Amino acid sequence: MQGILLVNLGSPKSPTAKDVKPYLDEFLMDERVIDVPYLLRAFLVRGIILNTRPKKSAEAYKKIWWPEGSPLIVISERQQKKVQELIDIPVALAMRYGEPSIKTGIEELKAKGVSDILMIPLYPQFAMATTETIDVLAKNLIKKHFPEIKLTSLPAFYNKPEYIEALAESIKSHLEGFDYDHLLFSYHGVPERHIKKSDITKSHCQINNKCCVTNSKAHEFCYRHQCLETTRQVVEKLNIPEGKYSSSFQSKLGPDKWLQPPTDDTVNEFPTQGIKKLAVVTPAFVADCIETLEEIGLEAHHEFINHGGEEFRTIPCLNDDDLWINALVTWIKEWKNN
Ligand SMILES: C=CC1=C(C)c2cc3[nH]c(cc4nc(cc5[nH]c(cc1n2)c(C)c5CCC(=O)O)C(CCC(=O)O)=C4C)c(C)c3C=C
Ligand SMILES: [Fe+2]
Ligand SMILES: [Fe+2]
Repeated sequence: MQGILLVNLGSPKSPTAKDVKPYLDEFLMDERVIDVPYLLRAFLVRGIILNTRPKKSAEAYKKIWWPEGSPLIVISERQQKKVQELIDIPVALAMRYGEPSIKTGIEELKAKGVSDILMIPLYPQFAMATTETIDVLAKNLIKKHFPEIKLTSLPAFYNKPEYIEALAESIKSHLEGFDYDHLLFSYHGVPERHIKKSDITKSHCQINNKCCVTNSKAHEFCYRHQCLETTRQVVEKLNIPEGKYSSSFQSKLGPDKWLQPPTDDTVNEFPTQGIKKLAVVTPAFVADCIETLEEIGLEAHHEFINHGGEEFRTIPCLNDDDLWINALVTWIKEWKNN
């Protein structure tokens, strides 16, 4: 029997430093997230970051936590439930870090008689720190514990018409009645080194204005290209003119050079450029989470107003929007019928 495994990132069990610490340890000790040799990674994560970050992150999580739990988990559960209502094969949910784990998700499907799984990493754009780490872990688990199960992973869907349509429609409806000066597409950042490491040609990616818009097979795994392409296709669909939108990258951690420009500086500089009414959309996330609700919805909003901005509107993630759920169902049916 066929079955579906939806996979997102995961959240701490509660918004307390005690629960944030093991979550961050598992997350940041992943060699595809902090991609340095093990001993250096252990020193950076366990010797430095985990001394202060859990308390700071817990405070941020507390501000956005829902009575039912972490927004990321609660929304992912709603997505799983809605997809399940529209599909006649089992649909399970898993998280790359924390619970429910990918192993638990596969076990759940196996217990229902599934031997052929379509795994959907819930990230529109490919990145080593997201899609790839899910693919690698799931493949290893299958090899070790479930050799009888066939696993297929859905590639990044940053340019699939159904995703672009759902995103464009959501932006349109949330901008209704808002006479905005600028629409910012804020994507989660990654160190520039990750982009170079994922370049399968080892010669294409220069991280400049040319490489990401010049045709190349490197784009299949280029996070920067895929982000810029999502923006391009959405603004084309919505007829948003050049100059009225831009893309930026948020959430920098550590001293490395991350993708440019950073969302925080970009937002803070807007008012001096005459941009007083700002809308922000976060297309690297399909479920609202700490990065969208706190970093953009609270922090960036506050800073924009402090720097002279007048109105700030955060566009929610696709969450359990019907068009987005239908997009997932369309891709599942395509796989099912092949
Ligand atoms: C080196 C650090 C990090 C990289 C690289 C990174 C890439 C990356 N992350 C997401 C999606 C999410 N990240 C989230 C939280 C989060 N991310 C990092 C660090 C890196 N992410 C940290 C330390 C945290 C925890 C929060 C904090 O302390 O600031 C989340 C939200 C989780 C939640 O519980 O709400 C998501 C989702 C992407 C898409 C990405 C690369 C493309
Ligand atoms: Fe992250
Ligand atoms: Fe590129």
